This record gives sequence, C-alpha cells and structure tokens, in this order.
Amino acid sequence: MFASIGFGLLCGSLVSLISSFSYFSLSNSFISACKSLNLSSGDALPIVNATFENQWGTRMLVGLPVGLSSTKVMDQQRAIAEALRVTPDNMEMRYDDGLIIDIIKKEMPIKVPYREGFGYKVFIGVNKRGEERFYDFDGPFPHLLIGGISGGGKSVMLRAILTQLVFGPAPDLFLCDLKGGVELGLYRELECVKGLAITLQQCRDAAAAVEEEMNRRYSVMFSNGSQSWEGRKMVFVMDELADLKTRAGDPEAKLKQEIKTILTRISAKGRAAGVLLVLCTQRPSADVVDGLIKTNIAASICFRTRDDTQSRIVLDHNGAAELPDIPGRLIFQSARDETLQAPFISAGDAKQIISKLPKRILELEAEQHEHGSSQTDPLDGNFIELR
Ligand SMILES: Nc1ncnc2c1ncn2[C@@H]1O[C@H](COP(=O)(O)OP(=O)(O)OP(=O)(O)O)[C@@H](O)[C@H]1O
Repeated sequence: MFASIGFGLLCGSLVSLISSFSYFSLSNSFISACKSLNLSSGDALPIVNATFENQWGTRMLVGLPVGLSSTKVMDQQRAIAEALRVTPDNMEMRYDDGLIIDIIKKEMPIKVPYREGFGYKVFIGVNKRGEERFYDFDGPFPHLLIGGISGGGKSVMLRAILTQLVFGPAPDLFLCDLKGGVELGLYRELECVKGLAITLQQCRDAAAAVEEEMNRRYSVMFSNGSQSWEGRKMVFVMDELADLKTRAGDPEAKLKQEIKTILTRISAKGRAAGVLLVLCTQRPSADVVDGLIKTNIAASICFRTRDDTQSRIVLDHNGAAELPDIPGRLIFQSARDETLQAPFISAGDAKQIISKLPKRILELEAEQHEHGSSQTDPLDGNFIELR
C-alpha cells in the first residue's frame, strides 16, 4: 500500500513539475515576445497568470496591463506563435474576461462523422480541441452565408445541414438549385420542401413567395402586437449565388437583379418573421455577395478560398485563403471565428436517412398516375403553393 501511495505522490510531483516547467518556459517566451513586439503599457508588460494542461494542449491565461488592448496583442498572433515555437494554425487567441491563448497539440481530424443536431441547432463540425459546434437557426445569427472554392466541401456541408433540418420541427424549405436540381433534388419529395427551383424564373417566384409570406407574418405580428413570429420557420436556400452575376448584355439581368433585391429585403427583415436565408457560393465576388446582403448576414461558413479577396468578401479577413487544402476544413464566423472540420455525409447516406420522412411529391405523382396525367418529371411541377 505504502508503495502505491509513494508511486502516486511521485507521479503527482512529476505532473506538477512538468506543468510548472511548461508555465515558466511559456511565460518567459511570451513575455520576451511582448517585449520585442513593444506590447506594453509604459513599463508594464502582460503577465501569464496561469497555464492549464488539457488533453488537447495548453491554455494560458494572460493579464494585460491597463492601457494595453487585447486587440493589439491579438494582431500579433503570428509573431507570438513563432516566439512560442508553434505554428499559427495551432494557436488560438481570444478575449473572454482576460486574454486566453490556446496552444493546440491535438491534430485536427480530416474526417468527422455526420451526426444529428437538436432541432434548429445543426451540427457543423468539430474545432481544434475536438469540441462539437452547432449552428442555431433559432439563434442570434439566423441568416447564413456559405462560401469557398470548388471542392472545398460546400455541397457536403449543405447536405449535412439540410439532412438535419428536415427532422424535428422542420422549417418550410424553398430550395434553389440552378444546376438542374443535381444537389438539392435529393430533398424534393419531402413534405417540408415547399418548392425546388431549377430555373431563374422559378427562383424569382420562390423568393417572391417567401417575401410575401414574410410580409403576411409581419401583418399578423402587427395585429397581435408581437415582436417576433412564434410559428414554423421558413428557410430559403440558394445553392449558388454566383448564378445571379450579370454580364454586359445579359438577357436575364433584370430577373437576376430582381432576385437580389428580394433577397436583400429578406436578409434585412426576415429574422423577426422567422424567415431565414442560406446562401452559398463557390465564387464569392463583391457584386454577388452584395454589400447590403452581407451586412445583414452575420454568420458565415467559409471553406478555403482561391485568394485573400474572396476570403475578405465572406469573412472580412484573409483567414480562409490560408486554410490548408483539406476538404471540409472551414472557418465558422458568428460572434467570433473558429476553425472547424465539417461532418461528412455522402448523398447515399443522406438519401437513406431522409427516406424515413413523410413524402409529398410521391403522393402527388401517384395521384397524377391515377388520373392519367402525362406529367412524369416532378421537377416540371414548378412550385407548390404556400399553405
Ligand atoms: N467534410 C468533409 N470531410 C471529408 N471530405 C469532404 C468533406 N466535404 C467534402 N469532402 C470531399 O471533397 C469532395 C468535394 O466536396 P463538395 O462537393 O462538397 O465540394 P464543393 O465545395 O461543393 O465543390 P463543388 O461545388 O464543385 O461540388 C467530396 O466529394 C468529398 O470527397
């Protein structure tokens, strides 16, 4: 027994020796970096109050002298990472009642399995510490912009989001997929999918129908004296916003502009009426991710971008251009930025999961068949009226 107590004490002292070594070595390197980067207020330098060892790495709690802002220190993230001998990608800094610096030793996974969320809270990936992250369609950042280069993982992410959203208190969904329904056609049979647009005209009609419903909800709220819509939410999803880009002499320019104008109005007013947008683009450009839309969309998911400009259009900084070339690696921006690895779900798996849900068009088709209708392609059926 004495031997095991002795062994326990020895281990305990070894752990505290290692953590105090980690504290002193990190604290010394951090303070020398602050000195050389002139991060001080008068003579006073930041101090490392404590370090904590975790399974993912080390957390440092840093106290800043009065007069030195956390932003000034965070702007030097790259230089501080170098001084601490970690790659900038393995270091995270944030302010939360004090400056927190995480040095992450855990490797980020390159494949995260799909899992279900909780109602309007959809699972969007795991962070560098292995913690799960969710996007809340009922939260303070309701409209979502998804961007990033082709092959980055935008379609897989949209699939993961929709496959979760169609369960639980499923919102009414309007899906616009101008690639002929290749991506989003998977969901067209579901009862909660009120329309699938595959042409620009259908997309305009869908956007107009959603706006009309938003305005109707405002009238109801006005007569009830309520501030927000308590009923079912409505989500308008656009698979590729760049399809609205116009060229000189574009015969569809007017139609595209009309869609953009409607989306801008929904982005500004939709939240209180429970009408939300999910807008995706492989080619983020300033004329498509219009300033007005961007101002009203406070949450973004950005996969790797081709260059700094594209990253800045989605995130207002260059971070997404510096992401590693790993499909599914993204920056999620809401109250703050976080690098995540998105869940992977194949089209086949999504199809199987949603096969349990009530169908709509299948019933419609059966009816048409019974009445000898010649219409065989459900996509020709245009839009289902709002109920
Ligand atoms: N979360 C993920 N985890 C692992 N691999 C992924 C993930 N997302 C995507 N991939 C891989 O990358 C490939 C491309 O993904 P995806 O089709 O979503 O890209 P995209 O950005 O939508 O590009 P495009 O619009 O050209 O299809 C997928 O077939 C898959 O092999």
